[in-house]
Amino acid sequence: MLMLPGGVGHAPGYFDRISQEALLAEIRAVVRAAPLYVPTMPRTGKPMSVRMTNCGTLGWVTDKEQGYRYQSCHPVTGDQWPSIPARLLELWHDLAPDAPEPEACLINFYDAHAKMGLHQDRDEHNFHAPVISVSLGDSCMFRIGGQKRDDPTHSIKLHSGDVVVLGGEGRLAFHGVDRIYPGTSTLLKHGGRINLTLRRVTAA
Ligand SMILES: O=C(O)CCC(=O)C(=O)O
Ligand SMILES: [Fe+2]
Repeated sequence: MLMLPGGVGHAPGYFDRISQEALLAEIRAVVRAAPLYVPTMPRTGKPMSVRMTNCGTLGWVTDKEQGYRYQSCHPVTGDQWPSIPARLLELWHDLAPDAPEPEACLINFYDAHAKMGLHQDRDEHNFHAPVISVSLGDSCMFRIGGQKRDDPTHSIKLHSGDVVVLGGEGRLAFHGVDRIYPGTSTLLKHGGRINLTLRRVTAA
């Protein structure tokens, strides 16, 4: 694990190609049961550029009326979220052996033009457990700052199979995705990037 300034961990190539393909098949099964939908911003209702779904007992959702929150069912289908694939629970146990089990796995799909503005992950009631995220498919430019919005940021490229850990002093680091690099991976047949973000939501 490489430690970036601000206490954010980066494990390049954590998942090899064979594991990425197996994980992708598991995520496709999740998406069949819980389709990707377009989340909207609190108050303004502006659509985000990523499409989202979740697996786990809780999923992160946002819409104009109720804003950012976790809930146990899909906002469009009303069904419970599918369970988190074992391969991702193993990742969590490997990198966060002392943390309670993850409850949420947010699935973000980025097309060639999607991005995610600088933000903190702070809708959880538990900041002791890390946030662990996996990149699949096209590479992206990932920006990481400090605990304050104005802190200096630096950028790293994330590639398919990479894992990022926001834990310890890096748990509340500002972060975002500035751009996708289309055509940089052959994992997804039609291109794009999938990000999987595992989180503990409730206090342990
Ligand atoms: O796509 C990424 O690498 C980051 C996603 C993210 O920050 C989030 O979903 O909160
Ligand atoms: Fe985030």
